[in-house]
Amino acid sequence: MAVYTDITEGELRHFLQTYELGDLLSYRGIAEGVENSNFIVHLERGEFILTLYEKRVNEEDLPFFIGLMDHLAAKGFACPRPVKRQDGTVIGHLAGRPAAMVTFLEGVWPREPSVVHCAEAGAALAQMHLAVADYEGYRRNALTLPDWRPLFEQVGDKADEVIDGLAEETRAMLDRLEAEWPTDLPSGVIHADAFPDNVFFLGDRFSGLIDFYFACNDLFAYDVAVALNAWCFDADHRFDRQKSAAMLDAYQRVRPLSDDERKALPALCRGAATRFMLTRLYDWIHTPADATVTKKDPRQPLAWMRYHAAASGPGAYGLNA
Ligand SMILES: Nc1ncnc2c1ncn2[C@@H]1O[C@H](COP(=O)(O)OP(=O)(O)O)[C@@H](O)[C@H]1O
Ligand SMILES: N[C@@H](CCOP(=O)(O)O)C(=O)O
Repeated sequence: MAVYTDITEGELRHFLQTYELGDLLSYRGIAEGVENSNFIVHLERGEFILTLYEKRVNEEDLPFFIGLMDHLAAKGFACPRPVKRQDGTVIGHLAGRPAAMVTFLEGVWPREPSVVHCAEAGAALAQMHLAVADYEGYRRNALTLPDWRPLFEQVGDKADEVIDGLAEETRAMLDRLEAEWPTDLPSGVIHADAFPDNVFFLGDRFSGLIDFYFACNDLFAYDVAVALNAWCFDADHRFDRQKSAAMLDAYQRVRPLSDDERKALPALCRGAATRFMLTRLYDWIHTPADATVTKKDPRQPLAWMRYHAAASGPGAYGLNA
């Protein structure tokens, strides 16, 4: 359960006075998530998600995230809509943290994603990539190639205490990524964390995308690479080409990938796997013992990294070479 900052009922009632959503009926911490503290708040006017922004979210980035959700929702893309306070602003403070409320999205995330879920997620990601075309906000990706080595150095040889040999393997992967990373590909605002737990479904159908707090400007194909990692490996870390082919096919029906994007896919997948391995490794070592959160295992993205290290070309993902 990700609640790093707990709140009292008194603090919450005081905070809610800045909205026009009626009386507080109930609230509870949400037993999921990793980055921020989330609460479901039941008010007279309905249910809302209250987020207290924690360590990886800079307060100055909040207008970018809030503006992006507003922009996407206005375009008809299914995502939470930020809730305005009486004074027209969205971001307030609660228990010493920046805080905001968004609308509650119906649906559940798929615990065991099927081929159909992968296709739906691919199409949704492509729709988002089209819908951001006229979003004016800009945010540099704070977790891309130049940031990975410094992040790794904060872990250093402690990596070997978590997984034997990991320090050397990671350094070799970073060397490879620094030599091969593509730059000249179509870019725009990407979600950057389109994992199954951020994609909601009603039955087999996509019902909405949440958690835009890693969103940033970067390569669209990198976003696809994140999703291939997150959706297409099974519990035993085997890559499922049927799922990746379904995801890529559905994505391309909405936004075709260029030849250069397709060629770059193995490198982008290696990078995406490395990025999640590094943040999980960092959190594995640095998360305070008393934080109410289920830490994510760096072994999983390490297995993804190894699959992509051996991938020779787009064929490894079910794409025609
Ligand atoms: N708008 C929303 N509607 C419904 N549930 C939500 C919404 N936002 C978050 N949640 C719930 O909160 C959980 C954690 O949210 P998430 O944004 O992924 O947290 P974190 O940023 O901490 O990783 C989700 O898995 C979901 O159950
Ligand atoms: N998706 C990341 C963790 C970020 O957590 P989220 O709950 O914000 O998706 C990972 O799997 O490492």
